[in-house]
Amino acid sequence: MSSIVYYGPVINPVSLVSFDALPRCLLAVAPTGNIDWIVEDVEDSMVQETMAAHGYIDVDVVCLREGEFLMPGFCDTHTHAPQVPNMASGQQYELLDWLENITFPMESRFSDSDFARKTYPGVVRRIIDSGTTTCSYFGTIHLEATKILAEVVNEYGQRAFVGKCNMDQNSPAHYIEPSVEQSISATKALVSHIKQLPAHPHSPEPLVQPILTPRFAISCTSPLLKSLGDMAASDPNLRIQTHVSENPNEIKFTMSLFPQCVSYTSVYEDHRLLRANTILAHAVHLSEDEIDLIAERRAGLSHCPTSNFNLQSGVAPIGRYLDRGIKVGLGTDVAGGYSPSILNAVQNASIASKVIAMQDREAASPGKFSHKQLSVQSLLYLATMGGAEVCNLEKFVGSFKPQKSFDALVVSVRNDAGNPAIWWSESAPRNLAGMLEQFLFAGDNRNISRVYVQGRLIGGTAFLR
Ligand SMILES: O=c1[nH]c(=O)c2nc[nH]c2[nH]1
Ligand SMILES: [Zn+2]
Repeated sequence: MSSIVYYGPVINPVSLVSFDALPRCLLAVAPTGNIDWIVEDVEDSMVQETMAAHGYIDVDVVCLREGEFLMPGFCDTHTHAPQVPNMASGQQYELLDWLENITFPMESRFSDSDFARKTYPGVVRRIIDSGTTTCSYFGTIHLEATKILAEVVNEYGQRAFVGKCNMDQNSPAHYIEPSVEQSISATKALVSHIKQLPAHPHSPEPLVQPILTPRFAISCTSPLLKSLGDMAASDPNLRIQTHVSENPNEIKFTMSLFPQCVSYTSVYEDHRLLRANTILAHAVHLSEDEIDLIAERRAGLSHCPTSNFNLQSGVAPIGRYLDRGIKVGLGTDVAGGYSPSILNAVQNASIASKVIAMQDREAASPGKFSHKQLSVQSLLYLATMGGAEVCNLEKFVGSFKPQKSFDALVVSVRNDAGNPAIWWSESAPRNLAGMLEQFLFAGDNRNISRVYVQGRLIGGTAFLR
């Protein structure tokens, strides 16, 4: 790859309360795929001179068109690749019945590696084209199928964590692991397999990494969780993902299975699975003590509002968590959620926060996130940098900064993108912040023309396939 320079409007998240909107930005990407330098306000006539001042002579410039802007790629901190074929079915159920009637039957089909080989390429393609540059994937219990998932993700060039579910109890006979030993040895085999996949030569961490994936406390015996805790202790960089406190009946059942633990969250704590690189999905009904524990351990939360509405799980009080300084990202949680796009998660995160705000209009206070709607600034942050923090990748991705990886989207809100929900008027164009708001609230894949990971074009409407 050679160096390349992008010229045009750039959106860059800064914090939960601000982003930079830079209408005439020059952003240079080195052959490594890392951002080399950024100059924020460059007139047309100064482009060549500015490049020359950085030693960039005869380097290609990609000029964005009217109605286009560059922004960091999305981070989906929680999704289930094998559930993509189930999207939009079974929404009449709550969690435990939905797992039994809809989800486990589909996941069990991945015992057939040919089915995995046929299904996963289309799954990963859709998620990339939705603008997700970093994704944390749950696979199934099957070693071979999950190896295939990791291989597809690596071949397509997405940044990702891929985990094989651990499940040795409370699962149907056709979809359960026979023993702790078998579950652990398959998990170790997957970790080794992923670690020896062909590596991107310049990515600061391998593009695809393994992640421990005890499905949830209900589906894991204490000895299995203990063995996973041992694995985690022997590799501090190994990420962990699971579900927590999603649904009232799930919580009740969990506490009956682990009476020695004081809370759902403490089941993971007591098995040494709660730490700074643990991703906890949902966290809808946490007690104060659980919030304290998660804050203390610096674990991250994946907010999955579409799934939480769809399965009637509840409304997660994200503002409270943000006020406690807990890391929060967004998750699509397909197929509890019915869309593979983080844009859909953004929209439902906004609605979820408005539901909470409407419940007690007097409770909001200045400088706090609790009891308020999430702003566009906060939503953008959760979808990008917040997710990067949850994945412990914030030094490398989530925003634009020299030396960070160029994981980015070219967004188009032009009429020729073909999205009927976005009205673009050339005679009265919106400012850049307005374009971002249009994209976040009404955008879809048609508005994502290019998807880059580590500088490489891997998807979007302009990607030739
Ligand atoms: O939303 C969810 N999706 C799942 O697949 C799952 N498994 C356990 N708990 C879960 N929650
Ligand atoms: Zn899930």
